[in-house]
Amino acid sequence: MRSAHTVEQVRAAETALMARLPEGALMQRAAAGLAYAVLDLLPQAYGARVTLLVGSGDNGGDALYAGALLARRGVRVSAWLLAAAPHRAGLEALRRAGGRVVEAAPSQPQDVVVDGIVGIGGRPGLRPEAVAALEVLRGVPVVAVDVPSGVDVDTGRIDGPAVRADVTVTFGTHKVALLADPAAAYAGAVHLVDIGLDLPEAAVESLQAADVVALLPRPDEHAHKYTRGVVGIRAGSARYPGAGVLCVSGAAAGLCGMVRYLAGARDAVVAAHPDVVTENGRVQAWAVGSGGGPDVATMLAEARADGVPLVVDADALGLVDGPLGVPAVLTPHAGELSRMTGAARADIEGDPLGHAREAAVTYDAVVLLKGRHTVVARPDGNARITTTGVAWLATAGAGDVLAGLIGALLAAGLEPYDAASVGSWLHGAAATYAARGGPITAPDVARAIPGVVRDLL
Ligand SMILES: NC(=O)C1=CN([C@@H]2O[C@H](COP(=O)(O)OP(=O)(O)OC[C@H]3O[C@@H](n4cnc5c(N)ncnc54)[C@H](OP(=O)(O)O)[C@@H]3O)[C@@H](O)[C@H]2O)[C@@H](O)CC1
Ligand SMILES: [K+]
Repeated sequence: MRSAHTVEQVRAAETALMARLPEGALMQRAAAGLAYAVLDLLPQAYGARVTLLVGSGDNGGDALYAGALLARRGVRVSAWLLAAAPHRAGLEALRRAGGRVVEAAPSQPQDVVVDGIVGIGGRPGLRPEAVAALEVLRGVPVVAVDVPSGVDVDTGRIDGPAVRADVTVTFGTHKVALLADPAAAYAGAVHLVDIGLDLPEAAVESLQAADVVALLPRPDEHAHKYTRGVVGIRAGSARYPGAGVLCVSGAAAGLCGMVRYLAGARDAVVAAHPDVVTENGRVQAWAVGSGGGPDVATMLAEARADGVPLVVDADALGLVDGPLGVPAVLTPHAGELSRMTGAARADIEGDPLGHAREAAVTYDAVVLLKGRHTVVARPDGNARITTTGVAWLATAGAGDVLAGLIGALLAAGLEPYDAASVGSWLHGAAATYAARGGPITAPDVARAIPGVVRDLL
């Protein structure tokens, strides 16, 4: 699991650890990890040129100490001080190691810029002198210290200018802004340096392959199709058969025992999936999705009446105006959530984590808000952020596949929070697997799911 802690949690853990360690030890650990990450980007240390952008706090201190380590390896390090009183001991260490202080951009081309402007103590946005310095150094690879300066660390919002990093070297734990968009898109590749913090459980996390393996339902030797779970699909219609076929393709990827299809695209569904049953009968979960046309209200009402867990997607989301009274996963994209809650789409895109959490409370359901980094939020405030996937996944019908897949995981017995986050992870991984760097369609994503599961297991 990749965990993201709040600034307050990091501060508390830092205080506790610092009380047991010699002064400056934590910063030395951080600086060493940072220096190694910078060295990784340099073809060779000797003669390379690195500029440090240094603010007034300990974030700048990390940059200065890392700069001292780099200077000892032969790197020509320039510290561009953006605050009147930078970290004193760090500055002294840099000077002793042969680094120099500059008041403008160095005239020679630089190999790396280290963003030590602000870290977890910063307010969102950048001051004009930082903006100007970044402008002069535009095009040089940026390594951000702890977080890209300017982002809102605890929410992932961007409320002004912010650093766009190629690599972020973060200390002790991930920060929320390193997982949650839009800020996460400013972080580049994130490298975590363990500095020994003892942290509480995190409210925001990101599943990794091993977590998905641990959560995946799999048949035991006595399994039969009913014990593995039956998922019912209500999506598609005579007019929109494709939505039904795609939703079933996600449900029939092998993660539950059987798929029942009860909507208006029966012939198309059976032609594409001869394994699907079209008689009414018991199911352990429903997915009510897109393409239902005028029948969507009946489809949702009938599924709800069964009292089993429910995935609500696409058109059916427009009918949700409060808690559904059954365990549910709602799967809107920003436009659909905007229509549900009345919040502006741009506001949702600017703070997907906050809006998903709020909607989870409003609807007393797990809310899966689709995006580059999909957010899965629970009413208690916990959230999982999906980091698998590729931009090619933004294709028609991909959401139908996801709704069916989550339905199958619910039918197999996963809790809604796990079903949604595991489904989202698999969906993203299947897209990456199918795409191999090129374009994909929704059926490609569904077809790739069993292969992803096989490789995981
Ligand atoms: N926690 C840990 O475990 C460890 C933490 N470590 C490191 O410490 C970092 C946190 O250091 P920190 O607390 O000194 O705060 P930090 O972010 O450097 O700067 C805050 C100062 O900047 C200013 N300022 C504010 N907003 C601004 C803006 N938008 N633009 C410009 N300036 C702005 C404001 O001062 P002002 O100028 O307003 O007087 C404020 O006082 C952390 O991220 C990590 O790198 C590691 O060394 C080891 C372990
Ligand atoms: K920074």
